[in-house]
Parts: sequence; C-alpha cells; structure tokens
Amino acid sequence: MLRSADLDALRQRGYCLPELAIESGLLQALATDARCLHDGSAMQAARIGRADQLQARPDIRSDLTFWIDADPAAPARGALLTVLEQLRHQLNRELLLGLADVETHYAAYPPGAFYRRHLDRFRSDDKRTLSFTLYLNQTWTAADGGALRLWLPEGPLDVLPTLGCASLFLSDEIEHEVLPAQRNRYSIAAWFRRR
Ligand SMILES: O=C(O)CCC(=O)C(=O)O
Ligand SMILES: [Fe+2]
Repeated sequence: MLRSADLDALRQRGYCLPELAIESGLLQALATDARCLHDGSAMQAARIGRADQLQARPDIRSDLTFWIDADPAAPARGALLTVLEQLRHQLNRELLLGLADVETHYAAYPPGAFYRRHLDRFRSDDKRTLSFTLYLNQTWTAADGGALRLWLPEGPLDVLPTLGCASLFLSDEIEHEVLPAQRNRYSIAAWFRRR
C-alpha cells in the first residue's frame, strides 16, 4: 500500500504524503458516511487529552468527531479498518515499529472550525506513534481554508484536504494544525499505537 518512496520519507523526514490506492468507491462511501453522521447530529464536539482527562477546549479545537468501530450497518467503516490494519502490518514489517493497534475517528470541521498547532502524543501516554489523516472532500481549493499545516524544520507545509489525499507522520515529532475551514471539511484521523 505504501510505496518505497513514502517509507523512505517517513524514515528520513518523519512524514510522508502517501498516494494510497484506496478504491474510489470506498472513498465515496466514507465521505457519504461522514457527511450523514454530521448532518444527523451523531458527531460530538471534539475533546482533547487522554481518555481519563478529556476536556472540551473550543479555543484549541472546534471540530466534531465520531469514533469508528466495525458496524455491519456501515460497511465502509469495516473496510476502512481493514485498510488501516493492512497499513499497520506493512509499517511493522518495513519500519519495525511494533504498532499494536489503531484508533480512528471521522472529523467534521464546520465553517470557522480549526485545530491549533499541537503534537498528537500525550505528555502522560506515549502509545501514539504514527498519526494518519485521510481526506473526504470531493473538491477543495486553497480559498476554502482548512489546510493541514505540518510544521517541518524547513518551514510550514500545507496539505489540502482533497478526497483521497493522506498524510502519515510521527506523532511525537511533527507539530501540525488545521487552519480555519470556510466550508464543511470532512476527514479521517487515525493513530497507530505501541503497546
Ligand atoms: O484533519 C487533519 O488534517 C488533522 C487533524 C488533527 O491534527 C488531529 O485530529 O489530531
Ligand atoms: Fe493532530
């Protein structure tokens, strides 16, 4: 799934923007699922911190999330979990990372929503090792805002959240943020964790 150039970038620079060959039918189904969950008010205001200390901090992040589990009524979610498992196995094989599991959610950033610059690894819990994002927006331009900005040593790198585009980066090294979106922005975020 990951090309050797992606694996090299991950090894050398701590991030890559992989071209994953995810079927367009699955991308469409995930996009529809995310939009329907948002439209149906099934998403919740995102919170920050680890499980036992979660707090709403709309000054830091103002997106909505829905944690993904396998659900026979939503086959796209199971298919996504399968893709993430394949990635986990490949990463373990190629980079010897010892990734034990993956957690993932949909996110919706309504107009004006953002996520300030942060690291994905918690101070009190170092299990999160690799962060992954996958975008679900059919059309997107720079004027729509909502870029993922990776803060790299050489300067900021903006990634537009266009359908099928993805990022993969070291959770404890790469600071990043989501710039304010001008229209609904749908995405998947996942974290590969060590035991
Ligand atoms: O959606 C994105 O581009 C990144 C989201 C993010 O940084 C997070 O959920 O931790
Ligand atoms: Fe993040």
